[in-house]
Amino acid sequence: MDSPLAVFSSAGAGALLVAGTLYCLFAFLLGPVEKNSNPAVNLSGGSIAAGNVRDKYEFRRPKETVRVTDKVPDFVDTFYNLVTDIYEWGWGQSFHFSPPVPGKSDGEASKLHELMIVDLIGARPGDRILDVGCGIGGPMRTIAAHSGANVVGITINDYQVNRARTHNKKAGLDKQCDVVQGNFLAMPFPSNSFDGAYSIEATCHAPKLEEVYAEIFRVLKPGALYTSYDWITTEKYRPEEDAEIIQGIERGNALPGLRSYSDITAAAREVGFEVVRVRDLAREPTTARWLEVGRMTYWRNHVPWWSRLKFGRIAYWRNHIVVSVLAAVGVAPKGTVDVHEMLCKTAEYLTKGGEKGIFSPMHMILCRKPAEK
Ligand SMILES: C=C(CC[C@@H](C)[C@H]1CC[C@H]2C3=CC[C@H]4[C@H](C)[C@@H](O)CC[C@]4(C)[C@H]3CC[C@]12C)C(C)C
Ligand SMILES: C[S@@+](CC[C@H](N)C(=O)[O-])C[C@H]1O[C@@H](n2cnc3c(N)ncnc32)[C@H](O)[C@@H]1O
Repeated sequence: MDSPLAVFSSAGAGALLVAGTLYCLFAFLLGPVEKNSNPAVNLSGGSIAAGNVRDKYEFRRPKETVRVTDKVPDFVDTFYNLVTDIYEWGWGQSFHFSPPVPGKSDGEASKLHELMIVDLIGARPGDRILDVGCGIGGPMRTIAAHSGANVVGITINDYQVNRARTHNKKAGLDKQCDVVQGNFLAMPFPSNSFDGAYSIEATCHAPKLEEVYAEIFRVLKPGALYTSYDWITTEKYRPEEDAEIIQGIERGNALPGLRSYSDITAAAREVGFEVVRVRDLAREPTTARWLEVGRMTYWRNHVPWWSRLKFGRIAYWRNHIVVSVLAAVGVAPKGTVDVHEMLCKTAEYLTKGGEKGIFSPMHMILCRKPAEK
């Protein structure tokens, strides 16, 4: 017969195994994609009280995209209250796409995409750089840490300001990174006060691109550079055939209307910028090759940006179950399931837009504010 000690230790080992398995399953189901980010149990409605999330979601479900210009910033603010926690949990601290890089994880590829900005605008230690539409500050932290520059971010959404500040502090970058709540169409900064600026997948929220570009132009010092990665329709877009996909992208991402690639250069020139370089970073090269930008060399290959969305199908199901359970037991606000479902559809439209080659989320433009004579 087994000694009581042996029975106890084998029962203990069994219990430990079950507890360990449950813990791993729990961490797998609820944990964020990025270390030190937001677990599923923290899903909230941003600055919207939990009881009002469903009403707010109903409000943001118009058939047509919002096009009433002066209502756009409020609408976008509500949108980010609803999606910020889900984005952070399911995607990470950087709310943008990036070209996959062989041998690198999604997170590393995303950082490389952000680091290219340091080279493009020539950010140096001590510079004051503006991040237009900074989200919760993933790119800002990468850029500040790598360049030694001080980065000031602006976002319309108060909840994102708090998340960004929390992460800046955790990363020990709160001295270098500052975040303010405000509208990028009327920024609370003096003219000629920044050494450089960038925006990543943010200016597509502006009802008129000229308005946000004019503000960026105003706050930059003469001679300073600005680069933007923006969402656009490509030359392959045919409204008669592709309108449903493009409207699906607009609806699911709170966009007042996607612009064509040619509108970007025109808007930059209209406000007075010199256009230095334009390139669609989503373009699928036929062969793998190196892309030279400034001092650094970046590897590009033919895996497209939307592959990260496509490979996520199983993850969406897992996330859908997690969100449904958390909403049912009252941990996540009611309405979170609708928001998550909307994001699943958005992912499909984005993938279709990418596959058809009619849409790009990374049209890059590099501009200079002319130096004073
Ligand atoms: C620039 C913008 C946002 C771009 C992306 C960061 C987000 C666009 C679509 C989002 C997602 C779609 C599917 C979600 C999934 C169903 C969920 O389980 C986990 C999060 C998603 C993957 C989510 C993550 C962020 C996006 C990829 C716009 C708004 C201008
Ligand atoms: C898709 S997120 C990108 C965030 C960040 N650039 C990143 O890559 O992680 C778009 C950002 O633009 C901001 N934004 C949209 N419209 C804005 C406005 N009118 N004023 C200020 N910020 C705005 C949103 O609040 C959000 O932070």
